[in-house]
Amino acid sequence: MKRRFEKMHGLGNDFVIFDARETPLEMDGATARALADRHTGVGCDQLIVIEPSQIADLRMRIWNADGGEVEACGNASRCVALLAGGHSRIETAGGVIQGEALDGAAEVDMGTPRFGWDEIPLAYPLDTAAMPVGWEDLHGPAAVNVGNPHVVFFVDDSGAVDLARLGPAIETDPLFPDRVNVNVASLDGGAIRLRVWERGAGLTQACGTGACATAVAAIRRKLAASPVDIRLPGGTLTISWRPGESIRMRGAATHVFTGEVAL
Ligand SMILES: N[C@@H](CCC[C@H](N)C(=O)O)C(=O)O
Repeated sequence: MKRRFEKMHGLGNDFVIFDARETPLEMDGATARALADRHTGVGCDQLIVIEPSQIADLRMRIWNADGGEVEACGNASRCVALLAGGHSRIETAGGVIQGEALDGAAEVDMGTPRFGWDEIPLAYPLDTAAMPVGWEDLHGPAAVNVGNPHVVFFVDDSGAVDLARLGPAIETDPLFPDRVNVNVASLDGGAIRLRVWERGAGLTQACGTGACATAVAAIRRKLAASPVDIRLPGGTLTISWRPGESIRMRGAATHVFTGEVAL
């Protein structure tokens, strides 16, 4: 059977999005991985299925390019909010988030960050504001769960870090039982430059939850003030957060084309 999909991206972090609200779609890891393949499939960083929800306006399910189903995706949330239009409540495995469609962009309330070592999760108790661990020149990271797990390193020059080599080693370190998204961030005036090695997807042009986690970690350490611009290779996201409150993320969401694939 042929299924229609929307190809969208948020700052170059790209998605194949199926709307299964009216016609159910059985998705599994192997199918998601095959569709995400850039040589033999449609090609994307994450595959998204929109389903009906009992507790929100719609439910968003997310698979990484490696076929693993995950809890949150900031850039895809903006794309789904744009598709939904107006204000929408979006159920994810990481919690219910709220989107507002704008002109070629969206603002999403991503919920409150979690800092408990067992909420990241880590394998054993550590101070998640500055963990006494390191990998070569990367050390003292913060850990934040923004629906999904992130570790954030503040470095002098994020562009100089060999993230393609260090990212996979940190992602799969036994300290992170659910694996982890790896962020390297540099202060840039009042803004932050960020590169991300995504769990299950590798280096991407942008990571929305990475931007949220990095902004929260920087504000917690008093390295930045809210709102803060996070400059990623694919463009800039503006993140607002105050301790005890939820994270708001604003940025572009772009429709590329509508396609069809046999499933
Ligand atoms: N690209 C995303 C994050 C997608 C999920 C992530 N790789 C994970 O495994 O948690 C974003 O924009 O947040």
